[in-house]
Amino acid sequence: MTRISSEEMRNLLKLYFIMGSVNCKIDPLQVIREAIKGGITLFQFREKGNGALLGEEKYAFAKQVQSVCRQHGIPFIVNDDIDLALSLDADGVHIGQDDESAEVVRQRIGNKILGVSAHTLEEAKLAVSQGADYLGLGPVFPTTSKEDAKAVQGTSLIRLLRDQGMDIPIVGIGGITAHNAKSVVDAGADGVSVISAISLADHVQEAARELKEAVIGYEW
Ligand SMILES: Cc1ncc(COP(=O)(O)OP(=O)(O)O)c(N)n1
Ligand SMILES: Cc1ncsc1CCOP(=O)(O)O
Ligand SMILES: [Mg+2]
Repeated sequence: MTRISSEEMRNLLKLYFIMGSVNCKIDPLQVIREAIKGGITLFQFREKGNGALLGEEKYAFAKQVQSVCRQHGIPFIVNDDIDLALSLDADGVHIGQDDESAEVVRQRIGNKILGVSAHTLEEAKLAVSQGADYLGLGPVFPTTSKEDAKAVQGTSLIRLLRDQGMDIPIVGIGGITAHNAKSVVDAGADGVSVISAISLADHVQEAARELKEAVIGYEW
């Protein structure tokens, strides 16, 4: 397996759905199936927060979600837990500034996809130099899905990185909906990542489709 190309990474980032069992009000497996029908392009397993599954239960749930993703050709990324990603042979991992360093994680995962969160130009540059395949930048808008989220930054960091000539694949995150997604792509992101706009939607498939249209409706 070789490292993912930037072009392929950009396509996968168009509509990146992140979810764990605590983010859903109905059966999470039903949510993911509906989200796939609605057109998500990448999935991140993020089993985190109050009431999140642990140990064997977390592993068993992750395996079920991965199986749904595999059936539909949606790459499966694991948040934070590198051991879990390796034991499941996931397609990649996403780490933040408080997780294991990108340099160490790149060594551990070989050519699997590596996503890194960044909140400043310096963090972004370091992540790229340490082998990130894409950057997650945010929170772009206020979010209720992450208790320890950093300050809302709007689209300023996305614009700054592009103005500086950085062409790494970028996804925006935090409070993104079908109404504001276009502004994130307009700023220079390749796509949007969302939790609640899909996981808590009354009509999951429709919500995903609306987000997808907001993102791909925009062509340079
Ligand atoms: C695509 C994407 N971008 C950013 C994050 C946030 O990662 P992190 O800062 O490590 O916070 P947690 O998600 O681990 O709470 C993400 N998960 N995905
Ligand atoms: C994981 C994460 N990292 C920054 S904001 C956020 C939560 C995004 O969730 P939502 O799309 O519901 O605002
Ligand atoms: Mg993390």
